[in-house]
Amino acid sequence: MKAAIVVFPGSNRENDAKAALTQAIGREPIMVWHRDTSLPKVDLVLVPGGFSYGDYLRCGAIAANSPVLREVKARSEQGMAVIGICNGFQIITEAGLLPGVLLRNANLKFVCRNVGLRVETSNSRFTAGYKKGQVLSVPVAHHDGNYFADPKTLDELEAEDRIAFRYCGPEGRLDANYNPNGSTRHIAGILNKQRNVLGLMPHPENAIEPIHGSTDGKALFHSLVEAVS
Ligand SMILES: NC(=O)CC[C@H](N)C(=O)O
Repeated sequence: MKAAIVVFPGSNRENDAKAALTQAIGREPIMVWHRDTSLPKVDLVLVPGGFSYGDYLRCGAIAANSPVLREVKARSEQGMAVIGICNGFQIITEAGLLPGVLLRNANLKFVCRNVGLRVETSNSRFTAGYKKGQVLSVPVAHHDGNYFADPKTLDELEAEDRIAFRYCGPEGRLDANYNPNGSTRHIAGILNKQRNVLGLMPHPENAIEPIHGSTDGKALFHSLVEAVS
């Protein structure tokens, strides 16, 4: 399996993502600069977290219009896997690969801590390594993670089993006290219709090694490798 990571001015999790992918795949991903107009032939593109273009205008809005994103979008339409993490989720949503929008956190504060995450579907190449209903501990670090979409879109996401992860409390309970940013219906990550694009606010690449305090993110990267090889 071959992977690429897109790097923007202001990205800051690209090396964590690189470490996670290298560990899972057994070879290093190709780092692609935002100005590049062509993408190498890869099976997966990861759009990492950070503060692309300083979060000016709106998180992810400028990066979504970068030359390389046009290419990522075109390839995703042909079936290539794309994962956007945190700022990457904001970027691919702004670019129209996923529905909805990430708004300012409901309490207007930057939130940086581990959260409970409930796996809502194992029917995707990203989540096949988890059991539906499994509860994970994965960190979040953002100020614009409040997922919002109109009720019709939300109903469609639910009906098509496209909600990948929800924020949850102990035993997978859905509770406003455990929703770190006010996301509608506790949504933490979603899939596109074709199920080859995943966007999520939490950082699975920062829950890989025991020293991270959780290794619950590891299965996501390993699921991807198994789906492709
Ligand atoms: N860690 C991140 O990717 C942060 C994303 C974005 N800059 C935010 O704060 O919402």
